[in-house]
Amino acid sequence: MSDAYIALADGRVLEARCRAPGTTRGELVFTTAYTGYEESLTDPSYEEQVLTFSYPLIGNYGVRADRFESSRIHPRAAVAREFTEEMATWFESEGVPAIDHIETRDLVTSIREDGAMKCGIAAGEDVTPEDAKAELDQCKEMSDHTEIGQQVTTPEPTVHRGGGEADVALIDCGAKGSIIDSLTERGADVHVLSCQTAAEEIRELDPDVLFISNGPGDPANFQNAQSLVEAFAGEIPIAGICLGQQIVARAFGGDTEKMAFGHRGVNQPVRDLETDQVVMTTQNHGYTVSDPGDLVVTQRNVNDDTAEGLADDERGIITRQYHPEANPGPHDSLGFFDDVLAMVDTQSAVTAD
Ligand SMILES: NC(=O)CC[C@H](N)C(=O)O
Repeated sequence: MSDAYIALADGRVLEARCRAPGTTRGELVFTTAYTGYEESLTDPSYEEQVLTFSYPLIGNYGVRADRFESSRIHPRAAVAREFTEEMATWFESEGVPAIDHIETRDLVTSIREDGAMKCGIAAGEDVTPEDAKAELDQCKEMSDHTEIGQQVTTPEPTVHRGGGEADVALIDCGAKGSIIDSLTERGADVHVLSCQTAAEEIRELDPDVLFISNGPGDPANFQNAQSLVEAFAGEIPIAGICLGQQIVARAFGGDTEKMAFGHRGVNQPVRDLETDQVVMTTQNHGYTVSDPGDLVVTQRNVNDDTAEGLADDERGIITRQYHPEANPGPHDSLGFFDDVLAMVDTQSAVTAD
């Protein structure tokens, strides 16, 4: 008997070691990132998922709150080959089940071959394989989490001051804190608003940019955020990252689809179609833009040609599927935030003419 089990949608039930007790379920995904476990675990994009680390030892440089991307751990559980004691303490303090001493190479290979799959986890004293199977039976498809935005969005508007001229209305669909920081560090005042914010509230704010954040789940379940893009397109510059790119594409008549297992790691190569430059990027997504609608694809993934950047110069639209803010990962694309704020200057110049 073991003190932890994971039941997989392919019928297997694997034994593991309990590092933090609990029973739960979620879509099993993996990240190949070899650093940044605090950032990944606090990224709201992982809501309703179970995060497996392909890198074997997690926790080897400690846990520091100043690296957190939000106020809490978002995956419903975590899996690794080995979690350190400090990680076990962190998981237990947040009531997030964690298991290790499992063959994560095999688990990651299964996800790559069969796709991100549902799983159920049971960890702690007296748990049984049936407990894990019972959790699996209750696991929903990611697209069925229709209210997932409300689980992660800000309960109240907040303002993060950069001290400069530009006002950015950031629609919080599960925003990483480093996206906000990347804008305030460039002088912007960032107004973080609920993903359910009404267009009238934004019109009253009269922002210079509308920014749609990253976030969890199916972009089709963010209708209000999409309607905000439709309302302000052509009126003020619009930017988006990851889920934000997907929502913006849908607002411009495009479409999105679920990937087999997504891109999650810190070494995804992306080519700029104009300059032919390749940058290494941080990625964490399971859906992709299958049809860019009225937008132009400006960047593509070197591995699978998926759309990584969209734009419309005339209306001032710029989005990225990957995470230019890094945290974790390479800083090759931090210039994206300069490009976003440069749209303010361009738009002001156009308006002034
Ligand atoms: N990091 C994100 O914004 C993820 C976007 C979306 N939830 C996806 O899985 O594709």
